[in-house]
This record gives sequence, C-alpha cells and structure tokens, in this order.
Amino acid sequence: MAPLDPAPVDTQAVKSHRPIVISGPSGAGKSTILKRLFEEYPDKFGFSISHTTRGPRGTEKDGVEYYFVTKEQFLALVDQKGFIEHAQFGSNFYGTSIKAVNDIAEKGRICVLDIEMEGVKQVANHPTFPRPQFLFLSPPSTEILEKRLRSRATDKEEDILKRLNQAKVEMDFANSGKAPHDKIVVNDDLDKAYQEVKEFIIGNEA
Ligand SMILES: Nc1ncnc2c1ncn2[C@@H]1O[C@H](COP(=O)(O)OP(=O)(O)OP(=O)(O)O)[C@@H](O)[C@H]1O
Repeated sequence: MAPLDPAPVDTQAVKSHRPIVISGPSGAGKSTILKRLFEEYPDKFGFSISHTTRGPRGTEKDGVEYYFVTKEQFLALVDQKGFIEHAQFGSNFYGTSIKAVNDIAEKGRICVLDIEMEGVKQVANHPTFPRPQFLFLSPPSTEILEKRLRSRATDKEEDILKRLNQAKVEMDFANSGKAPHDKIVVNDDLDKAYQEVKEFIIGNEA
C-alpha cells in the first residue's frame, strides 16, 4: 500500500490504461452515468482511493474508503508532488495520489476520476503525471439542471442555489477555450448521453 512512499511512482501502467477525468456541475448526471457504465462493465473500471486528513467515520477502514493520514503526512506528499490533485474543505484536506491512480492501472483497469473544476486544472497542469482523458458532462441548460437538482431531493434550498451558482462558473470554464476537456457530452436524453460517454471512454481505450 505505502501511500506515503516518497519514491517516484513509475506511471507506465497509466499510459496503457489511460485514466478518465469526468467533471461537470453537480446534478449534471455524473453518478448516474458512471453507475450504469460500471454495471455494464464490472471488471473494466476502478475508482482510486483518496487520501484525507479527516478521521474515519463509522466502519470506514484505512486503505478501503480512504487513506487516513495526518496533516503533516498529507502536506509532505503535497511537497513531493505526490498528488495529481488536492483540495481543502473546511479544516480537512483531500487528495488523489499518483500512486492510488497507478494502482488501478496496474490491475489492468481504467481509473475513473470524478473531479471538480479546480482539481481538473491541477491534473491538467501536473508536472509529471501523464495526461489523462478529460470528459465534461454538461446539463442541457441551467433551468433543466435546477429542475433535476430539485427533483433529486437530496439538497437543502441553500445548497441548491450554491450548486447552481457554481454550475455557471463550471460551464463558463468549460466553454472558455481554456479547459482541457477532450470531449463535452450534453446530458439531455440519458440513453443518448450514456452512449456518447461510453463510446468516448471505450473507443479511446481500443
Ligand atoms: N438525462 C437525464 N434526464 C433526466 N434526469 C436525469 C438525467 N441524468 C440524470 N438525471 C437525474 O438528475 C439528478 C442528478 O444526477 P446525478 O446525481 O447523477 O448528478 P451528479 O453529476 O453525479 O451530481 P453530484 O456532483 O452532486 O454528485 C438525479 O436525480 C438523476 O436521476
């Protein structure tokens, strides 16, 4: 496991099993589409295990849900450029290590990374990590996104408004010409969007 091993990671495996970075506003349908993809291809994909400085909750185990590390250990790995992306939420740090992504590729699977906009920028600008494929999932419009977030019924009103504001920022970035996305899929009709995502991911792997 050795998530804190300072030795540089040989990323040869990720070159033959190129990871996919999927991003898009909250409510765009990322989880829905990925769930379907993982069900159709149960042995093909994997999620990497993230590092966090927050403590384990309930039955969470180190190396299963997360690698639980101290703030000092986390920041040491940041200094070693050991993360492809990391962020701070409240007082806790979260990050995806190069090693965790490589571990998936070494198992012969494609690592799928569901990452928000700032993380996407970090992955795209990482000094050593080989460039993954970037896919942006877009809602057909902010009005439809709002309807979907409301009918999902998982968020408070205040959170829905925050997500909608952030969605505008993410959509502007995706359309700015500065984003690294190799493909933008508009999730209007779910079956159609799923086929497009699948074609992009499997097609690129073939
Ligand atoms: N094409 C579609 N048509 C109608 N509803 C959809 C479509 N795609 C997804 N949905 C619905 O929209 C809601 C948001 O989808 P989902 O939870 O997959 O988004 P997400 O991008 O994973 O969001 P988050 O980043 O917050 O996890 C869900 O209730 C889902 O069932």
